[in-house]
Amino acid sequence: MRIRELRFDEFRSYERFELGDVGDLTVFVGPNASGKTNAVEGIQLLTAFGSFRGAKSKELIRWGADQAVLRARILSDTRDLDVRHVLQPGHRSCLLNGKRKTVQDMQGVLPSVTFSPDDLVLVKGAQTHRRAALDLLGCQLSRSHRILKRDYERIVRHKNALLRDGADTLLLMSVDDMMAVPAVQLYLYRSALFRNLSARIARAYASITRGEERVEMGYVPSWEDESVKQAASWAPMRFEYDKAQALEAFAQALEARRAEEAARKRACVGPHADRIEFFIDGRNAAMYASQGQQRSLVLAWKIAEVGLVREMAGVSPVLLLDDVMSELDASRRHALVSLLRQDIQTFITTTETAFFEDDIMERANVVRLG
Ligand SMILES: Nc1ncnc2c1ncn2[C@@H]1O[C@H](COP(=O)(O)OP(=O)(O)OP(=O)(O)O)[C@@H](O)[C@H]1O
Repeated sequence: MRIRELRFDEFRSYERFELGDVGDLTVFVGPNASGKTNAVEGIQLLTAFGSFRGAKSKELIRWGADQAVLRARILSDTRDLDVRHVLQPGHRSCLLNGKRKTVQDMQGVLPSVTFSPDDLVLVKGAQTHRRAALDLLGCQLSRSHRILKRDYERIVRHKNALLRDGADTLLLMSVDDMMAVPAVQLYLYRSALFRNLSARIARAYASITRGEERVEMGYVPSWEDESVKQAASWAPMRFEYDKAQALEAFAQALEARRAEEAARKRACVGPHADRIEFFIDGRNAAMYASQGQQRSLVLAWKIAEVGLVREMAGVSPVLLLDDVMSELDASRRHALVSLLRQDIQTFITTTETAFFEDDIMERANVVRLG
């Protein structure tokens, strides 16, 4: 599947942006603030149906306009799809060949993997970024993941509102009962996805560092005791729960932390509080990784995502690279460029084309912005 046409109306800095005859490799070139990142974000909103900047609809609409409309024509040997994403303040809607669809329906149509300099937060930033990145991947790969995430988040919001209002324990316990199954299922989906992804990340990392460094990872459920979670941030640990064991551990942790949740006025147990830890040569990357190691790890994560989408969805994801070439040294750039040589539709932004090897530029459509 390939994007063949793009059109944005009243999106970010674009009153209108149109691109036809889109090929396998498009390079957006322009000075700072010329709309390069906006273009990549628009394509991500038409594929992953999320924004890597975490932007709300209101921020995506051009200043002074009422709504933004993003469109893509996506072609494969057998399908001709007209995808539309309409953004209004506080609301978004989607159309596929003129028929109204939910975001959950659209997320798996044509997955994408985005890599931007901000992705360094995946290693050193708050846990929320790692969970969000894993969920965005999971949502593009599985409708169940999308629905579980949506349902689970609704219940957590409801529970947090009750905790803020000081609701009584019986009411909170009934919400906990509703929460248990989606919480455990989301955990099981996430941890299985992470197991798959982490094997690929380890291989990609070893290849980027030519086998000189080793990366290990752990997915730590929120229901573990504080002492176990501490230990899991100092050394890689593996947790294996089946559904029944996970339900029991979840219920026990809720019981044990009920007073803490009431005092903090928010839900503390559940997949929204699970942790993902990375270790380079046995040391926690969030605490000890150098800038270069962080970049290698994020690059390995992205390479792993591409491979996993190919394996699980059976399609090549669209690859969106926002201004990353200038951040990478020669060996990491080489690892990335080897992806570009594969059969994968790619959009890249850059302020200058000097970072790209000649054979890459020869087959690129260069779009000058600004
Ligand atoms: N909702 C909006 N309406 C109008 N303009 C916007 C909106 N959101 C962002 N912009 C503007 O879009 C411009 C281009 O931003 P963008 O991030 O795409 O630049 P860029 O080409 O990637 O720049 P850089 O090379 O510095 O990263 C910015 O000047 C920003 O102020």
